[in-house]
Amino acid sequence: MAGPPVIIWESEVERLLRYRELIPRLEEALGKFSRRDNAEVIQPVRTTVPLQRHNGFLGLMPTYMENDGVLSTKFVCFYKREEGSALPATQATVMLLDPEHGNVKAVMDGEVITSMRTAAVSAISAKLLMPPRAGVLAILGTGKQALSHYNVFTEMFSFKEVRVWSRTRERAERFRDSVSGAVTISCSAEEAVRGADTIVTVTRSTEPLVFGEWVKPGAHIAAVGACRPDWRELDDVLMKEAVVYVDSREGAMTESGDVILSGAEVFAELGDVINGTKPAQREKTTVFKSLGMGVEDAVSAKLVFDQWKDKSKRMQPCT
Ligand SMILES: NC(=O)C1=CN([C@@H]2O[C@H](COP(=O)(O)OP(=O)(O)OC[C@H]3O[C@@H](n4cnc5c(N)ncnc54)[C@H](O)[C@@H]3O)[C@@H](O)[C@H]2O)C=CC1
Ligand SMILES: O=C(O)C1=NCCCC1
Repeated sequence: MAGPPVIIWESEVERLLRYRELIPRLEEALGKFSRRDNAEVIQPVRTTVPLQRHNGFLGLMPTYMENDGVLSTKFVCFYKREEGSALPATQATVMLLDPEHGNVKAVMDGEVITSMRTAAVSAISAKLLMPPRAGVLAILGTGKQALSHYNVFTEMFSFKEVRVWSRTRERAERFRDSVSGAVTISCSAEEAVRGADTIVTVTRSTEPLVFGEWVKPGAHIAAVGACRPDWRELDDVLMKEAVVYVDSREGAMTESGDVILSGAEVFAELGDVINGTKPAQREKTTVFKSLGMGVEDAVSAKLVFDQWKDKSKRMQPCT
């Protein structure tokens, strides 16, 4: 008889999850997902339930990795939120189950997992697709995802300049003061984007805020916001001129306003590039349209749980 699930909350997840261990596991998982082998990964497109009264959505993200023995689901609520609202844009919880017995082994905070795995996957896209010797990184948005993206991009790459833009200078200054490295505050999205080699969009915008005419040829854009079929961060010109990569084709065709409304062709999944079945067209302008996948949460949750078990074992008194 299985015992009750363990609860692993935010500060503990934060202590246990490290990019250096997470990134190789995510690369492997993206590759497995793109092989579409049901013995490796079963991950349906997220089911989304509208929360009309609260201007939000509940996303359900079940995933089964048979060969790895990992069964999980994330519940993530995400909201449009009014300007200046103090309420969070997303709230997530991950459950890890025993695939043989069906019991819940662990209930985990999903906020840190969502922030870190999303930023890590964007960093993988940049590793594969950004131009060689990229010197300037621009981050549009200054929320949770902006911070995790800043952390992993500055840990993995050496940019000579990191620009940040927010709709208010106050928020951009708060962001700059919260990080340890140097940050240049841009006065407009255009000022941040022009001349940048790598651009990260992490906003709650529902309209395009990056325009193709501003983007340096050959730049790489990791577009993380706009996760609804009628929401945008990038304009049609950029979407059509760039080579477009996604995490999941089915997800992009169901959920991405930037892909669906622009009519842009999806060239490949990141996993195809990792598997060597599609090329990384670094010399061209590239967009990675991220929507987030259950398999990313599954490998993150397994890593947290394994580390938690190791730590608990080490702390047991000798008998
Ligand atoms: N692709 C993925 O896997 C994931 C995507 N997301 C999405 O990423 C985006 C950012 O998420 P968080 O950082 O958690 O949110 P957040 O609320 O912490 O930050 C959002 C940022 O967007 C800015 N913003 C809001 N409305 C804007 C507008 N109309 N134009 C320009 N900027 C605007 C805010 O000032 C803030 O800087 C959201 O759209 C969220 O749904 C979140 C988690 C995973
Ligand atoms: O994958 C996720 O987690 C999310 N994706 C899009 C919107 C919020 C959360």
